[in-house]
Amino acid sequence: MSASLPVAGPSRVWRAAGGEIRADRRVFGAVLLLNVLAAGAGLVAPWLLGRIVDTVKTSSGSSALSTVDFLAVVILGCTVVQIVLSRYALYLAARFGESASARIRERFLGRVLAMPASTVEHVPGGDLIARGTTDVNAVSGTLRGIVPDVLIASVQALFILGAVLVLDPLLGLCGLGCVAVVAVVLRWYLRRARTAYLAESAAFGALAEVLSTTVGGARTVEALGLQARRTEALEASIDVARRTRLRTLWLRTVLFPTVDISYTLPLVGVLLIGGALYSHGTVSLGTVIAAALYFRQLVGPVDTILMWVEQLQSSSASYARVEGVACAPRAGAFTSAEPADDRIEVVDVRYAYEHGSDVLHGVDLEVRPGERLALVGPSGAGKSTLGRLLAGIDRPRSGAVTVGGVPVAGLAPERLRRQVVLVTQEHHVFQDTVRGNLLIARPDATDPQLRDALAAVDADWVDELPAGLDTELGGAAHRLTGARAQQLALARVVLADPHTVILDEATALLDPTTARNTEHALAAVLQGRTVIAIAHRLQTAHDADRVVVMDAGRISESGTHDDLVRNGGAYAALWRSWHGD
Ligand SMILES: Nc1ncnc2c1ncn2[C@@H]1O[C@H](COP(=O)(O)OP(=O)(O)OP(=O)(O)O)[C@@H](O)[C@H]1O
Repeated sequence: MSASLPVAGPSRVWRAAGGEIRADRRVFGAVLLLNVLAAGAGLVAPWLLGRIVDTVKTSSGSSALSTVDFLAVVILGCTVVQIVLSRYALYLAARFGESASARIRERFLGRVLAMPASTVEHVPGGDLIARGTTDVNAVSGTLRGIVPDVLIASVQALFILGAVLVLDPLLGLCGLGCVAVVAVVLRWYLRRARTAYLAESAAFGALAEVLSTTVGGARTVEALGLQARRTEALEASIDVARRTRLRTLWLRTVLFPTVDISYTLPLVGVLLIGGALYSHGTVSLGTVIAAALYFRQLVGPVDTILMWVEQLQSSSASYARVEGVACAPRAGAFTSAEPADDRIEVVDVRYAYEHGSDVLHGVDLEVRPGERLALVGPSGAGKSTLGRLLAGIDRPRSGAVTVGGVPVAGLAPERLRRQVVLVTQEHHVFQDTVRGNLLIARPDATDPQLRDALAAVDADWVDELPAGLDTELGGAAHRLTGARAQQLALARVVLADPHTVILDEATALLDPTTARNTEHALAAVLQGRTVIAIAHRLQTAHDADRVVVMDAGRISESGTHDDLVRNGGAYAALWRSWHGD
């Protein structure tokens, strides 16, 4: 069952954004100050242009000419100052944005890594990937751009309105009228936008999920002839995504044209009212011209603010999804206690997968150091679940799984892998060198130790690779066959050197030749360790020191192979049917 990741509420998103500003408050403060100064310098030109008009209109001769020259030089000087201040403001704002993006990315990764494996496995991969890529990019882009653009624009808009009000209060009211219209439309828009953008992000996350599962399972889809069904699912997802996108587009089609109209209104107002006032001699022509120029200037900042408000809606929905990861359950705290010995104990363990009922119902088991134990039972009996609990990947809902008296799941990863390691047939090759792939298991291992580990699992082929241990693996680089990937995984087990290895389907689905080669390597790895094997072939159970039979989340039988066959219970029946008796 797949559970969806939470989405953070608006207050959490605001707190997170505030945290970003606090984290870099000096740079942010400098950006603010530079913007205020730049906006102040930008106000001088229209005002002085008005003065030039008045000077030309009221006086003549050489004194008027020299005044005009002087004012023109001041306008030029203020424009240069504005350009220089804006440039530095832009540079600092970009620096602020980049640092904030880096922090958001790191925090996102840290939070995902802090989630319990069981949670990560249960959330839709497409959603997690969309949050870690598209959503983080949207937030980063906004933080990078919003600080310079919105700050500059807001300060400019405020200063321009202030300047017109000072110039002439009546003309200033025309500007306030424009702001009032924009504010009403914005309010209407904002009330609807968050839900619409959240729905759009979720729909595109779901689309990514359907796409990735279809591509990931392409062979299964082909083999089972599921193309039509997958196409249907894809079309349904595309349809939902299209509808949610149309909704946000519609909101924008209302917002922007209304705003466009509201730009022309104050200009018309200034020309009409200003004209009337001028003809009554209440204001000078220069004042009307300066006010008209200011209102022309207002279009730019208001446009920028609106563009960002619109962008802010979609990126705050993205931010809510990125921050939502913080609301997901976290792995519990790690213990500093040291296991007293290598004994593994399972006491009255119950376990339920997320949103499900118990699949283990009070399991008790003790594994002696050095013992070879086989877990058998029908499909769905709970063997793999118990294996994951024994390996410390999941925590029991109640009861305890301990090694040397310490809860296995409470051990930090670097300590856990020296105790217990789970080997499955899912062998991930990381996009890294052979050395990098091996050092994951033991970061301080030397090259000779890495070579010994490879030799222990018969991975001599590493020496034949173009750059030996430095050969890049994974992705588009050198591709390993399944058997080699498995050897690499086993070499990691040798390096981690745990006292207990849990095998779950380690070789069950490999082809016979590969399985034979791998089993040879596996035998070398298991030498001298406690082994708990989830046995799919009864031969493994036959060779084990003890067989534990599971059925419907409980241990139904336990003993040596011979004892269990003699007892004539479930295991004996399995054994007989396996032999065709
Ligand atoms: N990831 C999961 N989410 C929810 N339920 C699960 C999950 N994995 C297993 N289960 C359920 O838990 C129960 C035990 O499954 P488990 O895989 O542990 O059994 P198993 O004995 O290992 O079976 P198999 O031999 O088929 O692997 C089953 O009912 C299964 O449907």
